[in-house]
Amino acid sequence: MKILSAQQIKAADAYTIANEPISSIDLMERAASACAQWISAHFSSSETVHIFCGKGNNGGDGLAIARLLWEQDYKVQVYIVEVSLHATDDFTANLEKLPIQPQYIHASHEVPSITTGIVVDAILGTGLNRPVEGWLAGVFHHINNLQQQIPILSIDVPSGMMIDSSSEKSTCIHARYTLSFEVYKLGFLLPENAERVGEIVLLPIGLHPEFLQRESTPYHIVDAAMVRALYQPRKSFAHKGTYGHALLIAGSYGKIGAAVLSAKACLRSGVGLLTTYLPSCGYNIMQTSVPEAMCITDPRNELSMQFYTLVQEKQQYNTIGIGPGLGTDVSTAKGLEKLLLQYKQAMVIDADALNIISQYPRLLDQIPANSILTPHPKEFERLFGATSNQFERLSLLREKAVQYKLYILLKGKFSAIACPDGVVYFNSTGNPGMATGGSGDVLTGILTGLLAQGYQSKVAVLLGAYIHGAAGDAAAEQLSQEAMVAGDIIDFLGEIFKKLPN
Ligand SMILES: NC(=O)C1=CN([C@@H]2O[C@H](COP(=O)(O)OP(=O)(O)OC[C@H]3O[C@@H](n4cnc5c(N)ncnc54)[C@H](O)[C@@H]3O)[C@@H](O)[C@H]2O)[C@@H](O)CC1
Ligand SMILES: Nc1ncnc2c1ncn2[C@@H]1O[C@H](COP(=O)(O)OP(=O)(O)O)[C@@H](O)[C@H]1O
Ligand SMILES: [K+]
Repeated sequence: MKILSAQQIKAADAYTIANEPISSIDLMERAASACAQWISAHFSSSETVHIFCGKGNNGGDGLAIARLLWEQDYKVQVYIVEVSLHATDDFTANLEKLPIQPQYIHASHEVPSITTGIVVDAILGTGLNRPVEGWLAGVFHHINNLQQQIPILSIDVPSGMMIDSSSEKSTCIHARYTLSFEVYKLGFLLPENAERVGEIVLLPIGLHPEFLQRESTPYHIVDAAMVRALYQPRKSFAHKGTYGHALLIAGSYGKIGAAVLSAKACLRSGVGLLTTYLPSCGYNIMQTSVPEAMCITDPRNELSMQFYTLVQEKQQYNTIGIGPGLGTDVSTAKGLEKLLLQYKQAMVIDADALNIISQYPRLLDQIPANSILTPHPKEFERLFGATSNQFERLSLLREKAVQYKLYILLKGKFSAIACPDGVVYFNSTGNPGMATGGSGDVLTGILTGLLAQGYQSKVAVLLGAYIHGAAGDAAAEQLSQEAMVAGDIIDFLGEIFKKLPN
């Protein structure tokens, strides 16, 4: 699914109006009725609905929602917040059709104290062009300070939030739900807006499919339809050689669990053969807990230069996954450097392997093209430096993926996957139950397994991120977010693979 900028959404609007064709006021009516329907499906008509409207088209939506709910016997109060002198035509047309008398608000103290019902925020939408400050900021504070039991529903965008750039400094409505039209907005996907957006509900409003299809954007959402198209079912005459041989280099004394989790996830992702390369202390643990994996050990407790010779001698590996629980010992760093000089196929690099690369940045140039890096935000910062906000971090992510010809998956909710062509995909699966030690090791295993069995890097990273999150969602559904652990993600992979064939 494409993510459009404010400018593109405006163009989509205009294209729909011209080519469906539909009048602008009827398109607004369609958007408002989608919102009114959602509200009536979720809140009883005994609730009073307090609707705050600006004077742009977001406010116009609010007025139309007010009328539609009033017609369904909701008690409705409308407050027109005088954000500007100018009102749009569609706002004015809907004001004329409003069956009740609105109250006008010119100052923060004029906001009524609301003790029951629900609040609808239709003050500012995608037309926000500067930070909200002054008395309007006071109005927003007042609304945000309403008692917790009063849900705030923002229409299209929480008022005060920019969708294409950072608005950390703008005062913003904190919504419990954002009822947004047709497409995700970039700002919804970045952690800086998490407290503002609340739960996102996307409502289709019939924007012209031709426009959506032909418009290009660097930002996309990875959804179920996309991964179903990427998934390749196994061939009936396949043998274990068909699905590749992966080498997983992981673990150090006290962190063999990371290697075990990665190995299990790699095997449960369909790899043909897996060899793990571990420090000697990991041998018994791996052979006992993952008998399907072959095991080569380094004589030391840290992985050393030996993994250089290993790879040099045994080029049969289709890919290498390196990093989980690895440690950053100097001998390991030397080994990694030699590995990068020798091994030229796309690989998966995670955790301490990334930390080593941050310590020796010259190694960045040695990473094979199309490799997949999976930093969490701290590892990303160590690798590429700090940025002043998350939109800038996203630009840096794209820049580095292009510069080094890598797939870089920046982990978190809506993990951002930047590709060597500068396109960014945001993963839509996963939940806070996955914020638990080892979840990232599982991801590395999945990606290594997919890459080894022949998926191209781009497909492996999109498919892998999606099924990792989806298996986490299935685990949380069954066990709760609190009680699930990283190993449970592996246990639910099968359930997700079963749903992939078209
Ligand atoms: N295709 C779509 O997505 C559709 C969008 N519609 C609605 O139209 C909205 C966009 O409407 P508009 O472009 O009129 O924009 P807004 O409704 O966001 O209002 C913009 C107005 O607010 C003023 N303003 C901007 N920043 C301000 C600030 N910080 N303080 C005070 N005033 C400020 C501007 O000068 C302008 O007058 C969308 O968010 C959506 O709700 C729907 O009506 C129909 C279809
Ligand atoms: N709140 C969340 N929503 C969605 N996914 C999450 C959330 N928290 C963590 N995850 C996912 O879990 C994984 C955690 O990885 P990481 O931080 O490397 O953990 P570890 O180092 O413990 O293995 C990432 O893939 C991340 O996207
Ligand atoms: K709004």
